Amino acid sequence: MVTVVTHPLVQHKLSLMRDERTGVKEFRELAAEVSLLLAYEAMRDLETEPHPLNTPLVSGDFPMLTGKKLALVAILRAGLIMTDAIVQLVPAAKVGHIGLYRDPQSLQPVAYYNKLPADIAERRVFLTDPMLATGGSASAAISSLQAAGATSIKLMSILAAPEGIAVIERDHPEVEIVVAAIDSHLNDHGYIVPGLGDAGDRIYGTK
Ligand SMILES: O=P(O)(O)OC[C@H]1O[C@H](OP(=O)(O)OP(=O)(O)O)[C@H](O)[C@@H]1O
Ligand SMILES: O=c1cc[nH]c(=O)[nH]1
Ligand SMILES: [Mg+2]
Repeated sequence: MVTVVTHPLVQHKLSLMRDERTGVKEFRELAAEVSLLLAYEAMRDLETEPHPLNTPLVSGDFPMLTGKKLALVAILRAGLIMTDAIVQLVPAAKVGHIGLYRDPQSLQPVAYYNKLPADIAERRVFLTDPMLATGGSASAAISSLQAAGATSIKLMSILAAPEGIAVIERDHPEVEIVVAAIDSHLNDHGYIVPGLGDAGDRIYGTK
């Protein structure tokens, strides 16, 4: 299942991210803002339970989060900008990191780091990577989350290519995907078109 967050605020901020004139500082700020808005949608189905408390005026039962605890997991590097933003909304969430880079020739993901909360199997996992291109990185990250015992996983990306969505639907049909937009296609180098370029380089200023 794929949710595209078509809210005008998200679309406006995404267009600013696409603009090649947008510099590192503004790109980072926009990526964080879009991540918060995606999280608002991705976390729409969190469970709540009435909780007794006293307001200054009356006693009553009021909704508070319940159910499984949360884990945010970033695919390094670029996913960090998303978890760093989203953890502000859910400060009790644990945060995991999966280090993957995409080999520029083969476009296959290469794993270099993995550190997940020990109780990941008991948590709802929100996996973040701004770019879902061929889908190889996200699919590999989902497989390593599942190998660690995670059963409830949502993938959050800012931008996706149809090819990447198809790979996740094929490899991990149980994983819901939340994105701000699905672009036209991948170019010969595996970049999303029209896209926004290399997300990691634009966030960290490495090009
Ligand atoms: O869907 P895929 O084809 O696997 O491509 C997407 C991956 O490519 C980018 O990472 P990159 O390899 O550039 O690493 P970085 O985040 O460290 O820059 C991006 O952040 C994704 O992780
Ligand atoms: O368009 C793309 C594809 C993969 N990784 C990126 O950062 N951008
Ligand atoms: Mg990169």
